[in-house]
Amino acid sequence: MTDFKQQALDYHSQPVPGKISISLTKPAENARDLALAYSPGVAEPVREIAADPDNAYKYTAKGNTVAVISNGTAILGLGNLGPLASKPVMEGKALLFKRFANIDSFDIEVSHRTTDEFINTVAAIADSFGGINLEDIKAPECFEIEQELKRRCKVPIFHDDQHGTAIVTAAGMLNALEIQGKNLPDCTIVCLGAGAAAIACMELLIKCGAQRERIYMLDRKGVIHTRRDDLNEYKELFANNTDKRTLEDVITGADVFVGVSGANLLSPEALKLMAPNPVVFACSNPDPEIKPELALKERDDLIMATGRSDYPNQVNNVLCFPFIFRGALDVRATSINDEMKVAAVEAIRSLAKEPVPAEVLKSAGVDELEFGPQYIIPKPMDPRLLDKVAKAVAQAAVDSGVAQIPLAK
Ligand SMILES: NC(=O)C1=CN([C@@H]2O[C@H](COP(=O)(O)OP(=O)(O)OC[C@H]3O[C@@H](n4cnc5c(N)ncnc54)[C@H](OP(=O)(O)O)[C@@H]3O)[C@@H](O)[C@H]2O)C=CC1
Ligand SMILES: CC(=O)C(=O)O
Ligand SMILES: [Mg+2]
Repeated sequence: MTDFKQQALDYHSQPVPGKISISLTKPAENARDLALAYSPGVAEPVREIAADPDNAYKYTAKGNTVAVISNGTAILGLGNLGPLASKPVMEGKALLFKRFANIDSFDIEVSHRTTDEFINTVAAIADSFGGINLEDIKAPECFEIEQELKRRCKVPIFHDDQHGTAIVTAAGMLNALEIQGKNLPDCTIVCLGAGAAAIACMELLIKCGAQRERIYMLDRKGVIHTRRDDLNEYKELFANNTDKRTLEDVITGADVFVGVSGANLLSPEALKLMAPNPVVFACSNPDPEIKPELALKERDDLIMATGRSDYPNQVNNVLCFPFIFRGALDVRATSINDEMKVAAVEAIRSLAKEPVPAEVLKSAGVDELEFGPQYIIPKPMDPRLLDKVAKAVAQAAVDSGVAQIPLAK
């Protein structure tokens, strides 16, 4: 076993199994405390909530709690390994919610037979939480699940692999292209992968100015084009009227590669075919579509990002989901809409252009970070993300009419 593998297993098993636990916010030391916390005192908030459901925000932890819910059908890039195997990732998301945004979360792994069964399960429990973060649910089911839950639930429903990934990808991409001297509308984009992350990333890049006809999306069968008859309705939106069929065909002369597919799928030979000054986001986890050391050996005019914490330029939804939920919860938003997503893109993007505090340099283990090819996007440990992104998102919720309470001054 490698050192790192053993360290990762030890981290998860020692000194207690797992990464999260529950702590109490009220005293529970004596009979009087218990009389308040439990019977008979607990009856009072029960009556208040029965009279007005909004009182749940006043008397319970609902307003600062997010459920992280998965069925384990697309665990990172590891595939469909089932609900229980997804639990370390879901506990990981809960750890990140708490560490970066002081949001409490429960991880819930759901076994189900049909998509409807999953939807019914989540819809039935949604009101216990301030929001629902759907995670690692494969396409195309994830699209129907999110859409139907948004229709049925009163709290924000957010599929992180779609929108968290898209927001961070857009923020990083706009900055990387600025450094490379390119404009998004003029770029030819290759997207390897046609699932949850891919469809959402490309839709958001289009909202930011990319041209749909300049996007070439690929799945396991190659380029998604108009003469294919095996496309689901989501892939069909990206069917390109082209004779190009392979990754090599479409990557020739391309400005941008976004990988949200699987490990080691972009060869150095294919990378060589890209236009001068390309941008490569190899975002598959844990192993990217191409390793940065391999890519940077092939070309030195490249801006490269991965989803990992151990290389520069981490394009990963961790930069978004804690902060977008913080903003949504702070104004009790009923949904997370496009206005809030765009506000998050701008806030994340602009922070990368500001001087980096010493504490961030220290936690990143580097002496210097300055906006440029090696630093296109903030580090997740940057404490300014919380204030900046959450505030921008909350303000956008207020301005777009989905906030239920005003933004605290
Ligand atoms: N950095 C980040 O923040 C994030 C990274 N990701 C990464 O993106 C990847 C996909 O996740 P997600 O969208 O949730 O999963 P989905 O299961 O929804 O989609 C996976 C997609 O990848 C495609 N794919 C898989 N293998 C290949 C291959 N050999 N060649 C071409 N396409 C392939 C699939 O093709 P087909 O449709 O033919 O099956 C499918 O379209 C994962 O590796 C994940 O770690 C995801 C979210 C966030
Ligand atoms: C980062 C993440 O959510 C994923 O790879 O699935
Ligand atoms: Mg995920």
